[in-house]
Amino acid sequence: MSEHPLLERLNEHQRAAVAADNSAGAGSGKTRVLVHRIAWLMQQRQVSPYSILAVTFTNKAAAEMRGRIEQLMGSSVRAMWIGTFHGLAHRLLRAHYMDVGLPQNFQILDSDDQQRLIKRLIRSMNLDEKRWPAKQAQWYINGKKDEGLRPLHIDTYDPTERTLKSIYEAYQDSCDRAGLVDFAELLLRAHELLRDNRIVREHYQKRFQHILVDEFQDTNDIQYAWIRLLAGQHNQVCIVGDDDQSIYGWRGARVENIQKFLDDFPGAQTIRLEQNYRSTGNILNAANQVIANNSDRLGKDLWTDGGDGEAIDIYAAFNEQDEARYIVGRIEAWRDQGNALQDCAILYRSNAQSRVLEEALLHARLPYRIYGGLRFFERQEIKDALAYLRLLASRDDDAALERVINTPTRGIGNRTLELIRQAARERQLPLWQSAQQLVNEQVLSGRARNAVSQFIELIEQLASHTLEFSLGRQCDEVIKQSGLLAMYEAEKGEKAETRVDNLKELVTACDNFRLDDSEEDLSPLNAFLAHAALEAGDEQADEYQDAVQLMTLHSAKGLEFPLVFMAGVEEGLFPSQQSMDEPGRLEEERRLCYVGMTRAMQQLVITYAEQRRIYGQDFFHKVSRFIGEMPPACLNEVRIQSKVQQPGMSRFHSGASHEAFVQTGYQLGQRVRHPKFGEGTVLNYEGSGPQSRIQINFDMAGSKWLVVAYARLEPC
Ligand SMILES: Nc1ncnc2c1ncn2[C@@H]1O[C@H](COP(=O)(O)OP(=O)(O)OP(=O)(O)O)[C@@H](O)[C@H]1O
Ligand SMILES: [Mg+2]
Repeated sequence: MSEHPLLERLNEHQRAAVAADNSAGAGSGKTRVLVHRIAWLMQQRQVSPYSILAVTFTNKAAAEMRGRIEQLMGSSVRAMWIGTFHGLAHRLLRAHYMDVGLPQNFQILDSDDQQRLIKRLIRSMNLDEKRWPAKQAQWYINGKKDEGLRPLHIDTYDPTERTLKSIYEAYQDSCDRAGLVDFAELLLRAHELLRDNRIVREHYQKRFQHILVDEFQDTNDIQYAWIRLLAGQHNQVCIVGDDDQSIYGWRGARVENIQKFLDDFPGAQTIRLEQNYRSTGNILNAANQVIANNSDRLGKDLWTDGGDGEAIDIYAAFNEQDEARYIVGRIEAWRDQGNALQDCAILYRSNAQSRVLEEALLHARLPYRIYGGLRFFERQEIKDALAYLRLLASRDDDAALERVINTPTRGIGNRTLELIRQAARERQLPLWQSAQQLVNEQVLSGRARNAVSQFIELIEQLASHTLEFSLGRQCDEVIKQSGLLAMYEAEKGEKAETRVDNLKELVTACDNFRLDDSEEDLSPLNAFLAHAALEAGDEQADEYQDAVQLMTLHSAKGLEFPLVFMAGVEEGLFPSQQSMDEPGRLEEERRLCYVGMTRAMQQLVITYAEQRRIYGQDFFHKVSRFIGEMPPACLNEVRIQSKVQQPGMSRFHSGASHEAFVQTGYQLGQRVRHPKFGEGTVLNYEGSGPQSRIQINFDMAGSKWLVVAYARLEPC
């Protein structure tokens, strides 16, 4: 077998895995095995791409996988289904919308819209919003859907759960009326389709003779059930996964699915891959040591036959500004050595951390791209524009209508809206139709009636007028005619400017949008809307521009970069505050740390800040226990060039900040305001008394040394 060219660049375990099924460590070539197995099936076993279904964790991974296979095969593999569980479910539902009772132009409800909708329902049910927060109900509903449960399956006497169940019921009715499908519903409905419709099930079982799933440790119940249904009795299923990288337990993923798979598919053969081809010895050793603190592992140790490489750099920052400044400095140095920006990634625990990093990158004029989180398509102004487009695609989309009926304000107040909602509930109609009826029946007062009928006219007119337009022109027309653009243009400040830019960017995104092969059944508008909901932001920046990659640790799964920064590695942030009291969750955080570390190929840089401002509040965090779990021999504590630095002493533990205060009246890390340069952060000092100088990193003006006596600084 080893002569075969497809198998040449694999080790012996990987070769066995290509030809058989598997579980293995980070960077041991699992994804590579899947790709080679697909190519091998087609070349050696003459399997048609039409008979192959490959499931990846992100859209980015799916696109990469398709590219790699096409490269290996030297031809296009259009007929193959490759995608995420959600993407594939969407495709199934589109193909069988009638079988599942959905309108042809059903729309996807993202998690933010879902929460808004639930909130409105809670209000309309006259429940106390404090007692019944929308977020909790959303959590409950999605959790039930992930377990495959509809309200009718929930039998409970617990009064709390009974209320949640009734919210679930009202929510589902309202989605069904409006032709809306949330993320969990995509999976559940596709599962019900396969389970309950024998003809459809048998069709796909016959078709997908080979099913391959990457990142299997993060599948949830419904996804597992899907695979079982599609596998039927005869199809071959090949899964790869790593129990140490299971990081979606909080969203219902079950690492036990790996074991369950072995029980449910008795012929399955397990192959373990422990040789790592990605990272240096230092990075691997440190990652192995960290994960060794978890109990309940299948247990493995990764090794490499490459060298130890550089030590892991640890930088202790005064605060988040200093942290961002340090990271940007390192990236500039990296670029100046002739490296590509896209080869370095900044990973963080929570999306809220990205803003400061983004500002520092902007200031240094380093292009960057954000994956996942704070995504382009999730921004307020973009969602407003998308809601108009959604209404053009489907008038029954209640969530879209609620969002824009009075944005920009057009005199449709809450009272009017409540009347429309009430009529919709009583008559079991979507809001749009209920609004139309109220206008016709002359129920609304004169002013309200005018306003509502003008809104209806606006949408109808936009729809007919832009029917023949290209998507880009349609979008341009929508943001102008709806008044959205003018509304944001009239707002003041930098934020408003960004919003206007974003709206224009949306027009560009529409212009550049091309239908995928698998989407020929959709109109360009519907395809674009689905793309916006499912792929949110994956392609926000210019694909071809060399840019630093920013993402949460969660979205970094499966990826690799020569230079990786992990920012904010502090107790309370990573591990997160909520996870610290629960051993199970703490272990999941530790796996997340393991995932983050094993993304790095050559150099890993870990940073933490002594003081951090989050949502306007200052926190003083200790260094994360995860850093303490790494072997000191693999670490290098970076020290800034500072006169206060005592040789051999770590900056923080030397009391430098306090010392600075005694000498200059300012603490390191303190925020100050200067009459000309604006606000900034004290980074360093030299000398003492009035003659002393301090270094301040100004938010706008950059870093400067000033003499304390003349600087006219004010604390802020
Ligand atoms: N036999 C091999 N020879 C050379 N390079 C390899 C080999 N196997 C894997 N690699 C390389 O090692 C890196 C990691 O491989 P891959 O991404 O497939 O690992 P993985 O197990 O899927 O990792 P993760 O758990 O992070 O998803 C890739 O750059 C891949 O090309
Ligand atoms: Mg992988």
